[in-house]
Amino acid sequence: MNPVIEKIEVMLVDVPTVRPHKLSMATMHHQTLVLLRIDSNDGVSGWGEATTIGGLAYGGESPESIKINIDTYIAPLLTGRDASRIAQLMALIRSTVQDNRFAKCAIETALYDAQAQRLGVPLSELFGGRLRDSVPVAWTLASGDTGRDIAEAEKMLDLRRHNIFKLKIGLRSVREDVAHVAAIKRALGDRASVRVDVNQAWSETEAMLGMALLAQAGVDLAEQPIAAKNHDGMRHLRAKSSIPLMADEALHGAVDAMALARRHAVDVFAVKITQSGGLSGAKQVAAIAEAAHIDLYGGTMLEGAIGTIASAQLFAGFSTLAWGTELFGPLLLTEEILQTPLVYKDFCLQLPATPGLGIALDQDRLNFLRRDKKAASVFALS
Ligand SMILES: O=C(O)C[C@H]1C=CC(=O)O1
Ligand SMILES: [Mn+2]
Repeated sequence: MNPVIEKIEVMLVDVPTVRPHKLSMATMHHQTLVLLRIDSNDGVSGWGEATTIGGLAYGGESPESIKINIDTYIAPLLTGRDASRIAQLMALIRSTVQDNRFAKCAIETALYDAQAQRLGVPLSELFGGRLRDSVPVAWTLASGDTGRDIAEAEKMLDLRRHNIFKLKIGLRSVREDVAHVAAIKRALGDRASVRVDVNQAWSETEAMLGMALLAQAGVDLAEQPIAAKNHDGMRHLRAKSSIPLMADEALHGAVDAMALARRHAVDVFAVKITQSGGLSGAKQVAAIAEAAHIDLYGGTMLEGAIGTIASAQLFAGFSTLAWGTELFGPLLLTEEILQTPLVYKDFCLQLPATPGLGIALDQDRLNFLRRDKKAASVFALS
């Protein structure tokens, strides 16, 4: 008997961050995890995640819009259908739902998680298998304070948790930002790789100056310095820069990947399963990168454990992962939602060998943290 989808539930879970996380478009004091569970009549449940950053500041889908769009348009399409026919289900969604990449990612991840559990294999095996059982993980320094960032980096090096640091810049002037970055690089020296993410904050001329100064400061790579849609600008910058240029916000799936590759606009792709519309979309992006001799980096939308380990299951099979990953999302959060936390050691995230995503949610904790349950308990008390 084929498994039939009975229920699709989306929950919003607000979790404070361990410190303010300052990006050029938003300062995060908490993260809203968008978690999704699909239950089928064979008793198997699959989990997916559609978490984004800063409400609507980063992308066109907010946590609330993701939930309402899944509840209203996607869940009714899938309920009552065969949960094991994933390609058919995703094609059905694509035929009636435009865009909504994060929502599609959560659905596809949950379907694959459940199917991998049924087959008794890790999720990675449904995407061609693993080349590695752990992935290197960068940490983002984004406190906004140079001294605090250096102390944080030193602590991460001591713990052997991270030796790759991505610095968030773009809020101050180019020269002020580069002075901040250069001080951190001087303090860490060859013990760490230092990179920057400008999150589109620079104009082309600012970026021209910024890239040159960053190269002098010993920075290894610059991520999305200018507007995502400015592919020609990225091509110009790349041609002039002595450090590699990485696309992030510019990359929403295979069509963007192809356009960037055709133009020789960037050196590296930050592949994100959410922005790619799911694991399959992210795999297509990686294939285009490989064919075009573009390096790969495993990106994050600062997801919690579900999106993080789903990404790792896919990235573990990428033929090369030259710039490692930034799958540190759960470490930025003050609450644990797993029965057993993900394992970070020796500068890497370890992949579980158990079926599906290989994680077990702490249901009590999750029920306590859910926004709707919180609202209900506050209401009951008043
Ligand atoms: O890359 C981004 O733009 C988003 C995210 C990833 C790490 C981080 O600190 O922010
Ligand atoms: Mn980025």
